[in-house]
Amino acid sequence: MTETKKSTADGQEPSEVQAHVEPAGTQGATQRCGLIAIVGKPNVGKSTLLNALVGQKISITSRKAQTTRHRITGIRTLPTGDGGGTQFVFVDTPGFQTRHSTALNKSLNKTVVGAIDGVDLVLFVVEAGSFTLGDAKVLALLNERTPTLLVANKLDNVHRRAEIAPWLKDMQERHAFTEFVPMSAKNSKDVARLLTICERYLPEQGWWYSEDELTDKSEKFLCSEVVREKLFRLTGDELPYTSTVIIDKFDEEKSKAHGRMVRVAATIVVERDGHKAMIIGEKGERLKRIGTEARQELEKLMDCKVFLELWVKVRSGWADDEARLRSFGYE
Ligand SMILES: Nc1nc2c(ncn2[C@@H]2O[C@H](COP(=O)(O)OP(=O)(O)OP(=O)(O)O)[C@@H](O)[C@H]2O)c(=O)[nH]1
Repeated sequence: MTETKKSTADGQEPSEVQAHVEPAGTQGATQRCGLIAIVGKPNVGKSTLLNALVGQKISITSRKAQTTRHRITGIRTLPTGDGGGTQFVFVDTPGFQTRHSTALNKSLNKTVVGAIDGVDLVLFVVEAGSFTLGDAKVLALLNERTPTLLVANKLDNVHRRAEIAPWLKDMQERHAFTEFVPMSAKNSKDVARLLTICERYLPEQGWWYSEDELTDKSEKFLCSEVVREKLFRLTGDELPYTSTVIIDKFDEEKSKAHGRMVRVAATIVVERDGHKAMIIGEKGERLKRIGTEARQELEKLMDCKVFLELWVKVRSGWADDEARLRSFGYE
């Protein structure tokens, strides 16, 4: 194993820590709350949709397929003002990989099945007008008990709308979809309409989270997601999906000067020396940029000062090694 260290910690003014306030007790007003799984093959726009539904970026998005490896929840609460309203708890799923069968992909597929189990509603996302083997493999995982909406995303890419009707008929023969929602995840009116539809499927019960909570993922998890997003964005198409990010250290400190402060050390694991060189870039410029952009975003997300230290390590064949996968936190 070879390794390179680059420190990217630099100074920024801290901001105040925000306290979480639990919702006040509600009596009489109706609250709805439930779980919604977003499933679909890679690149159909699941992460884009989740972020639009939650109203703030939570899951990472990228032009590259399969950047979402973990089950991620986003929470959206729409209060009615009288203590009632609806809380949508979204479950995003990793891209369902059909092409390769490494240990990593098997682990991803297990996560998809797990994410669907026990939810109130499933959003099966496809590209409008299209149905491939990849879509079919995800559809095969769905059960007929759970209400399932057929979300035909990227409608803006369909120039001949007349083609949608025969496609829809074909889709209805494939699965007993509860409803059909043609839309674009990039169109806010479509997203609002989808929320209204989802609401009807959520049971009447008290909210699980306070109104201002957006995700139940730990800050440590967000750190690895943010670093990974910057890594993919700043390396373009050059970097294979098998690279990953491990958080080695996540220490919270309180200091008089900075208020709350978090020290993070993260390792980017790649398969080849060439990939390592690609990430580091000339004179370490690229790694420095990845670190700076990740730190800035984390400071916004966690609302505190962040020191981020990034390492790059080479471990060949990690995506095929189940024991190593477990040690990296994949089940
Ligand atoms: N034209 C158009 N593009 C979209 C729409 N929704 C998403 N996209 C694009 O499709 C690409 C993939 O979107 P993602 O949200 O990352 O897809 P995903 O399904 O989460 O992908 P994985 O993480 O690989 O599972 C991105 O380039 C998005 O900008 C849409 O409604 N219209």
